[in-house]
Amino acid sequence: MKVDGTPLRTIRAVAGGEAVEIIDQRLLPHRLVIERVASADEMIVAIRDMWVRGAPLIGASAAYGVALLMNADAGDAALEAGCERIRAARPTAVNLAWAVDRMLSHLRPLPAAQRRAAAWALADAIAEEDVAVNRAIGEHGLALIEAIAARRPGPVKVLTHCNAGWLATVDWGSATAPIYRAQERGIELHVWVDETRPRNQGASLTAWELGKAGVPHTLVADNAGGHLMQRGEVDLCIVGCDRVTIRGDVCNKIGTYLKALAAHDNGVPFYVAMPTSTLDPKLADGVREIPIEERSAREVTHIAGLTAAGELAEVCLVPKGTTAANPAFDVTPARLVSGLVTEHGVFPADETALRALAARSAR
Ligand SMILES: CSC[C@H]1O[C@H](OP(=O)(O)O)[C@H](O)[C@@H]1O
Repeated sequence: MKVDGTPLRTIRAVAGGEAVEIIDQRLLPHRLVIERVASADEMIVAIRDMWVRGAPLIGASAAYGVALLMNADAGDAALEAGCERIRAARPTAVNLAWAVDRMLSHLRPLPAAQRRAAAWALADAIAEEDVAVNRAIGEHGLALIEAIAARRPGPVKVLTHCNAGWLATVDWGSATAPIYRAQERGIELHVWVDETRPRNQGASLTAWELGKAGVPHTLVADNAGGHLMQRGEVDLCIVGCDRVTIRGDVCNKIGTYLKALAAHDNGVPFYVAMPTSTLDPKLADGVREIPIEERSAREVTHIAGLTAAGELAEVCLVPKGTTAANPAFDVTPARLVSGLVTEHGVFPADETALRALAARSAR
């Protein structure tokens, strides 16, 4: 995406495969800081501490993490142990394991001397694939927005949760790709941006993205979505995902399930933008089987922002002694999902369709 006229991506290889540059998303929207990551251990920290975040971007970051591993030691033991450390960085987004497994399958059969070049080439390919996949998701999701625009004048009112934008991928985004394509087509839009407590990916990242792209948007508290849907202020919900089971249960940022319930209750279409790399055919019952990351209580009890003097600061929201639970994701059952917008088209959230999609992707 272009930001103030400059093409930007969330991650890119530099210095002939000596390092990777990432946007440190913890500082957005106040600071746009590009960090250089020069080792697998640094990439593990970047994923775990959410310098980079978003399922597809976590996958690409993991792939580059394996490439950085090969820079240091391309032997079998280092490859296996290092990949397991990368895989353990965050548990929920299946893209992380998908990327590590893909790198392992490619590198294991190779002689150690060939692994470094092969790892960087495959990591680059995974990153480029993500961009192409998101462009295709944009095209298929555009049709949903066009159909709404054709029904009546005025802006198409879209609600999104968390950040499934270009900052959550290598470029374009998944849930925001249809929004950006609709804007390019001149379709009038208005996006309700869920703040998305506790890490505020909506307030800090989606709002920044849409503002830089000139997409009209309004930030809302997470608890306002149901009210807006009851008042007819939402034509379409579109969110991202971190893992989708073969039955179509969708794991996404905490709070997504509540939006899906409100959408279902108000007859609002609820779509999930799903790169097929986020489909996990090994799992069926999402509520029981998907590992839900539990992050630190501090993310709930404290909030970071900019002071009036322009300094980054963190403040405490709770009385001394109050702690917090912080499940980072929840699972929306397939019955609440109107459809899955993939790079191959829009699919129903059901096992028959998803088995066909999984088979197609396996080829
Ligand atoms: C395009 S999928 C983005 C997905 O990832 C986010 O989680 P996190 O910010 O914790 O990595 C959120 O679930 C988004 O929907």
